[in-house]
Amino acid sequence: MKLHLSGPENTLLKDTIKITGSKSESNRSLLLSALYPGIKIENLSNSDDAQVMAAGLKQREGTVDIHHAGTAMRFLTGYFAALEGSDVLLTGSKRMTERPIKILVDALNELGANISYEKEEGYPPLRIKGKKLSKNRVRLPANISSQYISSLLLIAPSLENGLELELVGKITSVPYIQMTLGLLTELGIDSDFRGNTISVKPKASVNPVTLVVESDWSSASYFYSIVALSEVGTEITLSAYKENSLQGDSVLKEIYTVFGVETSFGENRITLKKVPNNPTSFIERDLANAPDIAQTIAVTCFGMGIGCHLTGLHTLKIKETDRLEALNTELTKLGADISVTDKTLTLGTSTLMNKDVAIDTYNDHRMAMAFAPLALRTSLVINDAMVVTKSYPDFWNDLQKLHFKVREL
Ligand SMILES: O=C(O)C1=C[C@@H](OP(=O)(O)O)[C@@H](O)[C@H](O)C1
Ligand SMILES: C=C(OP(=O)(O)O)C(=O)O
Repeated sequence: MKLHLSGPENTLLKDTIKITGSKSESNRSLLLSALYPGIKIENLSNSDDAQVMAAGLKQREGTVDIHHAGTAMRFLTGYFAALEGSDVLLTGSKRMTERPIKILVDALNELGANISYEKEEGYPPLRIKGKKLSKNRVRLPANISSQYISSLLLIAPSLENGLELELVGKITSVPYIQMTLGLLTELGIDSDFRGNTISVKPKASVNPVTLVVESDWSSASYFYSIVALSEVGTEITLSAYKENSLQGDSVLKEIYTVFGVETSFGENRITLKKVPNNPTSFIERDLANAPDIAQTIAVTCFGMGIGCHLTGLHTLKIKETDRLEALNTELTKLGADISVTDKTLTLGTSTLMNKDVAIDTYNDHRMAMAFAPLALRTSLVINDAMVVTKSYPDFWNDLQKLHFKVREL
């Protein structure tokens, strides 16, 4: 589906939006609730990724298809590897068969798992025959994806002797590892993360508990961008958020101050307000800890005519698409002066913006959502707009609540 977008008549916005639960917290909570009966989950994400995760956890044999969901692919690999008696073919979309998984498979096989490649070595689909994992220590590279580490940590407490991981290289996307450990703590599971070693103690059962998933901060980023591009005085309230988040993308509240967006916390909610501030012409930021908001920030900068140099983007090439190339192509179409390497993005200061450009989304929800706020500056078309369902199925409805004009072509 193709959507034509233009901004509201009145750009002084005042609205409240309820955003679905974090897909990262949801997919961890779902896996933990499969390992430990008695766990309840509130505010579960309604995203495609959480749905394929929940469905996958119900299977023990046959083909498990997780479509585009990286977390489901990586977390279910660990889950099935340790699920005695299971025999599955774990696969996903065409793009998923291009996203590397060797580091995780090697680590699990080293621990005693039986995982083999159905097609190309190092990539899904995987044939997994679940068995008891016999070892409890393994080393693995930590600079490609933290999801491999979270996958191991999630099954760690269910292993007889727990698990000790030695992480090699510069650890990337660290807050996602801390999120995993934070959820284990909520279940009363002991862990320790010091230097490049993480250990998790075994736990046979947990007390009944309700895991309350906070709403998704990566999804909130698009509203940060909207507020940044709106008139001073605009106020958007989002729920359900808390001050002590497990999500690293909550760093948005600091990052967006430079764009004149002030965040205040109320009960279970945040209010984003556009305030007068000293205009900036250039920002620099390392996003190795918050890769999922790189697209939002790059597009906000372009929309505001602010130059930027974003670093720490080495993981972007293996996400839903090569996000650096996708940003380069689409921002160039809009008139940006942009250059990318395999880990950085640089945008020149320019206020020129082409009109009615059709943005390609490359099966990447974040391409659609990151570009949408530009409707406050120019009218544009979003191709294959329903990609948003991967993390945020209500996104276009919520934009309409803010009086954006969203027209199907
Ligand atoms: O663990 C998680 O929930 C995630 C970790 C990150 O991936 P990488 O560790 O591969 O950067 C992030 O990009 C992804 O959207 C979700
Ligand atoms: C990278 C992402 O997801 P995943 O790796 O789980 O597919 C994302 O949502 O931006």
